[in-house]
Amino acid sequence: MTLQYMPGFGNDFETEALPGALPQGQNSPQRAPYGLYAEQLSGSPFTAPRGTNERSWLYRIRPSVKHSGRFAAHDLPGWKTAPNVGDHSLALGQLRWDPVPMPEAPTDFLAGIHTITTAGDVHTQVGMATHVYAANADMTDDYFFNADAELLLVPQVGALRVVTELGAMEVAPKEICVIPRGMVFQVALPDGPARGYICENYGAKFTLPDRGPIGANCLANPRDFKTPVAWYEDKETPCRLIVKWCGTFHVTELGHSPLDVVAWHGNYAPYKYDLTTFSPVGAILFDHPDPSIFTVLTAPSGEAGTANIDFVIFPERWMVAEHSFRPPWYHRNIMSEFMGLIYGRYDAKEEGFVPGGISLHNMMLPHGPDAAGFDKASRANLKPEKLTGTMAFMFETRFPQHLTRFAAELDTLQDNYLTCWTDLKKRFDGTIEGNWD
Ligand SMILES: O=C(O)Cc1cc(O)ccc1O
Ligand SMILES: [Fe+2]
Repeated sequence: MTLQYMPGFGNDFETEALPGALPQGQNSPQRAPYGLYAEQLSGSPFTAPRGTNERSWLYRIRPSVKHSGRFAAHDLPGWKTAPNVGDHSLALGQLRWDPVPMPEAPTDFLAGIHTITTAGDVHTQVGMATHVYAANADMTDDYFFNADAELLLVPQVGALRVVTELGAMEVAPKEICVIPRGMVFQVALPDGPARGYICENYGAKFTLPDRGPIGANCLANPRDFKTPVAWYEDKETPCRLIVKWCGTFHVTELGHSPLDVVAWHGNYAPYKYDLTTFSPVGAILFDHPDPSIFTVLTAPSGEAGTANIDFVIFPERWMVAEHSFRPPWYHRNIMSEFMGLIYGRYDAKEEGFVPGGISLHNMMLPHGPDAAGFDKASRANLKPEKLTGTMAFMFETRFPQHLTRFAAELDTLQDNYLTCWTDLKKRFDGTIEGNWD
């Protein structure tokens, strides 16, 4: 299998797995090379403005429409879709979980998906869902596409080989990938059992944030995004195509693999990104900036500056701020914050938030450093210090995140999470210094 990538974000790419397979000078020749069928995959309305107009032309062994009649109902019980409100009876609060356990029975990527939260409404293409996946088996004759959303995958344990209609990507922890809405793919596990997080984006696609006064460079640079070259399989054995459509699942039989695209061109394509290539920009004199400076990708909502989803990371970086409380400040937020930890320690919570874990600080619920973190940062000798060996991330949305029953009843829910703030002492004693005993 070819694992080769083309650099750039949102480029107009072209690639062929056989010489001369890609028509030149036109999209729909009377007969395409090699007897391939031409098919357009539209990721935006035809008439979207140039900057957001996305489509690719696929040259394939059989057109996608060649499947066996209507779809039949299919069940993926762990995967929930918004609106999914009132699914549980857990009291409102700040929440944190230890990692979900690895499955014991054979479980492929699709079966291994469990929804933690949903937000917005899939029927109006607004909002998102967060999921975890934990899998130990390859998808072999099953293929999948999601009509509801693009998928952002964040591996935490083990690599994923994501083979899409447009080509194959291998994505290991510290890397992410994005699979466009409607694109067929299959997932194998080249390193064995795998676990990670998913953000399912019902709304407008993820794009790079504007950098404003930062200028043309740093944060996530376009050249570090990688799109796979064309790859196809000419497999003529029974296969199944599973479809997610408005929160329901469907299946149809195929006598062949749907990953049969020999050549393609266009700008509607999957991509991967190595999070360690993110160039963080931060406070180099004092204070703690808003975490939006660490936005890798943003999915706009239509209202300027108010994202449907921001994907934010907390990578290795130098902490140099003078006379400042360096960790995240205490916070109440109109946006809702789902956080995961890929490896290492998060500076606001040195204990209790472990790799593979989750925290959820929902709309307007207060949160911030735990008591130990506050105490340490308030007394620290503020020399330059490097935060090493760490990568946390946040899926932040303008919409409240509704918990699933699965998440509310998960054994790894930490019942004592709120006690991490219990020991925050009253320091106010009427003196200007306060009481730091
Ligand atoms: O830990 C969090 O909750 C995320 C977060 C990080 C930060 O640097 C500032 C605010 C914030 O909510
Ligand atoms: Fe926050």
